[in-house]
Amino acid sequence: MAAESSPIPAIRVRRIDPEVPLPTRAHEGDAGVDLVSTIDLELPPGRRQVVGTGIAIALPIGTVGLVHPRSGLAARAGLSIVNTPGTIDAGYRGEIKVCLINHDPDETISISRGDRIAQLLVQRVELPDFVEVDELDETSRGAGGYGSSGGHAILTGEQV
Ligand SMILES: O=c1ccn([C@H]2C[C@H](O)[C@@H](COP(=O)(O)OP(=O)(O)OP(=O)(O)O)O2)c(=O)[nH]1
Ligand SMILES: [Mg+2]
Repeated sequence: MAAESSPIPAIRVRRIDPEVPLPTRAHEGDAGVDLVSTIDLELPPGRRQVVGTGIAIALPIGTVGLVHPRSGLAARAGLSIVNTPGTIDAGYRGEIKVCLINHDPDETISISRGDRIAQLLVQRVELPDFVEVDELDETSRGAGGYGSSGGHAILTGEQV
């Protein structure tokens, strides 16, 4: 069995907005901690808005924060994040913000200050260097991509 890596130490959190709750897990073992909106907002269909969460964090080098949508709000209201998952770099000390988008074609989404709008995951990340070469090694996939292996649905009017 592979040796377990040591746990990531507690992440230092600074509350830019002193009223927001500290990020906590709803259930033991949950991957994400919920992030809240610091503002009331109305998001019409198809519109997006960058929203503050009221917290800044200090992630250890070798980790990354990933800001994911919440599935309940996605399914119920069509709320998502434009750049999902958002990337929080280890060196970033500003407020974590979320670029929300309303994917519902008809209904405006109302968000109140304090509503949980997204979730933050912290993961280890490799930080390799990049080196330029003239040729890459050959593989069976080669340059095939974007459906080259088949099995995707045919869209009406799709150009093949
Ligand atoms: O959902 C997000 C995504 C990013 N950020 C912050 C933290 C991150 O470290 C920084 C830069 O993010 P990213 O690299 O994705 O944006 P960029 O457009 O490449 O900006 P930059 O030139 O500052 O790297 O913005 C957020 O607060 N929320
Ligand atoms: Mg960047």
